[in-house]
Amino acid sequence: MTVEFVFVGATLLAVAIIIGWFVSWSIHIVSICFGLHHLYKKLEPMIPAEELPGVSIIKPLIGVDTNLKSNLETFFTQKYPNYEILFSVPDDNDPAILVVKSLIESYPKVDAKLFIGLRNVGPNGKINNMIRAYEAAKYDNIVISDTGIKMTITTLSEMVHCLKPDVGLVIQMPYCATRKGFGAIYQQVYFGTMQARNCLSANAVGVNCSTGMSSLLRRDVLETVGGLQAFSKYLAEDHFIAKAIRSQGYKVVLATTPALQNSGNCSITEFHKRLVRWAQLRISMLPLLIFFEPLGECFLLGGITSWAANFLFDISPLAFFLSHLLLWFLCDYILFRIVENGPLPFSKFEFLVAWLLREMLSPYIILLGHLQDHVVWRNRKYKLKWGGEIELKVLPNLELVNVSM
Ligand SMILES: CCCCCCCC/C=C\CCCCCCCC(=O)N[C@@H](CO)[C@H](O)/C=C/CCCCCCCCCCCCC
Ligand SMILES: O=c1ccn([C@@H]2O[C@H](COP(=O)(O)OP(=O)(O)O[C@H]3OC[C@@H](O)[C@H](O)[C@H]3O)[C@@H](O)[C@H]2O)c(=O)[nH]1
Repeated sequence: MTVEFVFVGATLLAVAIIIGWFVSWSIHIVSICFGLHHLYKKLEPMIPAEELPGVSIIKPLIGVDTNLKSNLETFFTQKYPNYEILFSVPDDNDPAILVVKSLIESYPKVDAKLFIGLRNVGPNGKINNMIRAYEAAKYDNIVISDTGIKMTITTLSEMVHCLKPDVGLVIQMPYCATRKGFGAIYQQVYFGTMQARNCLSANAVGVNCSTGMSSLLRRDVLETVGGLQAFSKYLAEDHFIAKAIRSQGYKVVLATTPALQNSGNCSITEFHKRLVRWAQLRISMLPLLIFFEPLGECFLLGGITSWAANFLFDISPLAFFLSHLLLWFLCDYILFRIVENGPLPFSKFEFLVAWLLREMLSPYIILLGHLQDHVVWRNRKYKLKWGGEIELKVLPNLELVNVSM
């Protein structure tokens, strides 16, 4: 009786694993098809210049890196008739001030302003940094663009092109500009494979997978859900803004070009800290992912499905696992080429090493996300609660001086 019970249980488990395995492959296929169809597609008809709406670009900055100046410069050279750039820094000691001031001097014809000092509207440091610029924005279309983002001259017009009347938020899928060093390759492979797969497939089927690195939103829609400051109680304000905009009946769509992260800091250690922070956010906001996210990882899924295929169909586990690995690698390689819109910008060997490293380390990153009881983001430390709300644990000294209500 007990043996029969164990056998039925194991059979059901194996069947569930095989179904999960097919779901994972459908995510690969959907992301490749959607990526091919959507990314870099020619936008027609182009909106005539005189009809393009005004846009306020908010750039929340903290500190400098070696690429900051050249990245920010790309915002001054947009092929777009009607926009302003609103930079903000948390305090008057921030080294980014010098960089911004020198660019404003070099481009006197571009409408650009700098806001120094936070306004404390809640725990989220990014929102506190942006809020004054947001309130001063003169246009109703707002781009929020993180410090390390670089634009091509047409990025702004491409994003605006996607802002149809039924769209409340346009997000650029996170990707990277090509930079030197293995750390840069590792990041580029992460964003061009695992992140792109989930982001593209989620957007293809209407699942909220929004990141706030580079996004364009309608201020009137955001105001109906409380404005920017309403999201300061969350750390993942990007996810909750997208959710609120969708709840108003507006679409959230992907821009046709990805966001080019081009920070001068390509350290793998720093990148891992960021991935752990993101994993913590996902765990707290979407607890179902505690179970599903590891199952979407190549090695773990390959391992358990090899057992299931052996149990159900007597297939050699080693042959199954190696075939699974090879197919997964090929799908990721194809997807990477689609996201990159061209050949690999580094050697195939480097791609393979970076891919293997990422795949092998991802369970460890997820585990770290489970083990840490607080979140560190820039110079702030937070306690993250179930549901995604945060409590500030450590406020940097500088802010105590500069906080104004
Ligand atoms: C049985 C196998 C099922 C496999 C399911 C795979 C589930 C994959 C789960 C998670 C991976 C998401 C990785 C996306 C990276 C998000 C980066 C991030 O954390 N960003 C935060 C900071 O900017 C942001 O606040 C968080 C956003 C939440 C993202 C939620 C993602 C859900 C994606 C689900 C994709 C499934 C698509 C299904 C399509 C058929
Ligand atoms: O305390 C802070 C933290 C961050 N920021 C700004 O916020 C932007 C994003 O910061 P980082 O580059 O450190 O972080 P990430 O790339 O991880 O951010 C991403 O994930 C977390 C989300 O909440 C962000 O919206 C998203 O952009 C930068 O422009 C940074 O200058 C602040 O202004 N204050």
